[in-house]
Amino acid sequence: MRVIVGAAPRGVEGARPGGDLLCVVRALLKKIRRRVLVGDRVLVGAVDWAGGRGVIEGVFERRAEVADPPVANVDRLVLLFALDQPQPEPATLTRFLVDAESTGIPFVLVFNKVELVDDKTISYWRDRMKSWGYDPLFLSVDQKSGLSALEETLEGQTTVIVGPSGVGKSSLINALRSNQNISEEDPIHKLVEQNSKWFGEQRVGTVSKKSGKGKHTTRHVSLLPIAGGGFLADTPGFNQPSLMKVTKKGLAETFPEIRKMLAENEPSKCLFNDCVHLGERGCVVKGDWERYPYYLQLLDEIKIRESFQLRTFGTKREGDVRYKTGVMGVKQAEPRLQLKKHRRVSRKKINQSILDDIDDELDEDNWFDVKQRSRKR
Ligand SMILES: Nc1nc2c(ncn2[C@@H]2O[C@H](COP(=O)(O)OP(=O)(O)OP(=O)(O)O)[C@@H](O)[C@H]2O)c(=O)[nH]1
Ligand SMILES: [Zn+2]
Repeated sequence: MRVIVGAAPRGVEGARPGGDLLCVVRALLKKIRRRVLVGDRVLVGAVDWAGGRGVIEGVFERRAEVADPPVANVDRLVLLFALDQPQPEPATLTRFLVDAESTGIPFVLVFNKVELVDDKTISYWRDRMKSWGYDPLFLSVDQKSGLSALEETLEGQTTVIVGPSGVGKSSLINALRSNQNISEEDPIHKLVEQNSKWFGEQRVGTVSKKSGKGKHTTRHVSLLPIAGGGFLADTPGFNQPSLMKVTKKGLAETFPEIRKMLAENEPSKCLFNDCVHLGERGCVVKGDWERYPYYLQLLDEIKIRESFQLRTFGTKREGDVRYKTGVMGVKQAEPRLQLKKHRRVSRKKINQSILDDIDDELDEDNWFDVKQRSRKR
């Protein structure tokens, strides 16, 4: 993995912040299944500054993590849709919004291809999104209009772009990166730019075409430096929201409309504490809003999934590892030593074999990468 150097010892030849090191991951980390993701802040040891090599020895605590593409410490999601080709579908929009809300990562809703529609259509969607509780940006990647407002919101952040197929995610990534004018006051970015020819090698535009729908496919992700000192994942994210993080109870929280109704009715909340807001007597959530049918539909879907998980795995939660904080605040995962008796063996086996598969693929991948790169050197 390429590691950008944040802090380096003084007075050592070749050691400077902003440079990069080609690192392997310490075997122990793999053994305890502590995966290192792009975007992770890591502790590097055994550094050969002159040769630009090192070993990743620890991973600092993650703030947030996106599974598709696998990126750690994501500050913002861009939820990209198009006003035409393809037209926005309220049901799809809702799925993406719910999924984004459930990550807890702040996001900005963006509509692309504004030049394909008239002003009336733009204000129609602006008003409609407002009634859902959102304030979207409108732009055209093709015409290069409206990009600067988006760039401002992404400054200094690590961003992942998600959205359905064909809305212009790869085009937007290209526009944001080719548009970069790395600021003078940001030495790390300047150095990264100067040092790293590898930023030019990313296969933006081709990778997303392969993104597996439902199937696990390994993808390479890199973070590209963007204007204002942020980073952008070079691979667009999920184009089919899984809603895996949304629980029956948590679903209501992902709808701004419901949040508003609950807030306005404080302190007279729903009669029952665990109300899922089906409009029974004593529920403060009424049915007179546009997306209520979608809420009910998603609630059904999640109920079915939860009861399936309960039947298959015996639990809805993951918990095979615990974390302890070690050297320099590095959070270390270790397997729980005593597996609870009541846990079904089958579930553990299932998890293990999935992880093994992923690790095998990652290993092959990393190996290939290192070979490729060292050949180029
Ligand atoms: N008219 C118009 N077309 C655009 C605009 N931005 C992108 N496109 C076109 O939309 C099509 C899809 O763009 P991509 O960037 O591949 O979209 P994507 O979201 O990455 O699509 P997937 O790879 O399928 O997920 C391409 O033909 C682009 O040229 C725009 O602002 N206006
Ligand atoms: Zn209720």
